[in-house]
Amino acid sequence: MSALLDVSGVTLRYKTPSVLVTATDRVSFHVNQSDRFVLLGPSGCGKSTLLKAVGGYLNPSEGKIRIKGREVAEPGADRMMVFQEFDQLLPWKTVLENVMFPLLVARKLPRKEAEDKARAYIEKVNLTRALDAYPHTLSGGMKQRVAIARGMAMEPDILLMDEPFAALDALTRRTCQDELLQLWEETKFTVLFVTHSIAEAIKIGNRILLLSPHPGRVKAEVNDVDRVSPTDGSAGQLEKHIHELLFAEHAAH
Ligand SMILES: Nc1ncnc2c1ncn2[C@@H]1O[C@H](COP(=O)(O)OP(=O)(O)OP(=O)(O)O)[C@@H](O)[C@H]1O
Repeated sequence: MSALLDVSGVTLRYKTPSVLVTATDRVSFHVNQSDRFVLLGPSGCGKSTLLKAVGGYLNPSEGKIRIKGREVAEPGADRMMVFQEFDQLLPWKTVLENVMFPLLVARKLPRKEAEDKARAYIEKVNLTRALDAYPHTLSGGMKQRVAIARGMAMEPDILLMDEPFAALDALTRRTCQDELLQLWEETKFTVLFVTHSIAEAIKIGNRILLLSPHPGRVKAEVNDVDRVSPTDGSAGQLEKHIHELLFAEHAAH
């Protein structure tokens, strides 16, 4: 089976007027259909940069990124992004209009079809009661759920999520994580999820890629995350193991 997303030897650099910043160095991984694939690493290791490159917003200086065998060259409706920031919704549009917007503009669906699809995904994130609300009247968690509904309604090949729950309080964060997993049970979408929290990576992912600090290089890949259980202590053991893998070099000094 060929991978849905194939990231092969990808080096990503930013050119600023004074310096050339290498964000990731020859990173390789692949994501299969229905994977919940997590990029995990400390701040500054290039997770967001990798996600942006998969999104088509940044071209690799080295290596290739392919979706279903096609090289990624620009942004496309086959890859939808959900960001950490709460201000990613259009403030002058209601919840329903926000979710409909890319369906009308990018997918060019007829209005009725776009509305039906938007309503169905808003229902999936339990926000039907807020259909006609404007973003400024919603809590942070509700805004993130709208952004998730908007991304999922496009039915992309892969949903790209950049720390979508990082700015939420702990309780809301847990609820949003549970909802995302519930949604995944229903639709088995493919997601590439960025986080710097080991616990969140274990909760969300079935596979986790561990990245070293700046510049980001692959440290290890953990592929059997689904086998751990939060109740028998195995999740705690995996968390400890991942912590050791991530910080092995620091411990040696
Ligand atoms: N627009 C930019 N111009 C120059 N350097 C940048 C730019 N964006 C990011 N960088 C640098 O690239 C490196 C990787 O940044 P990136 O945001 O991808 O890391 P990250 O792992 O997502 O971190 P965090 O968890 O803090 O968001 C960092 O050293 C950062 O300073």
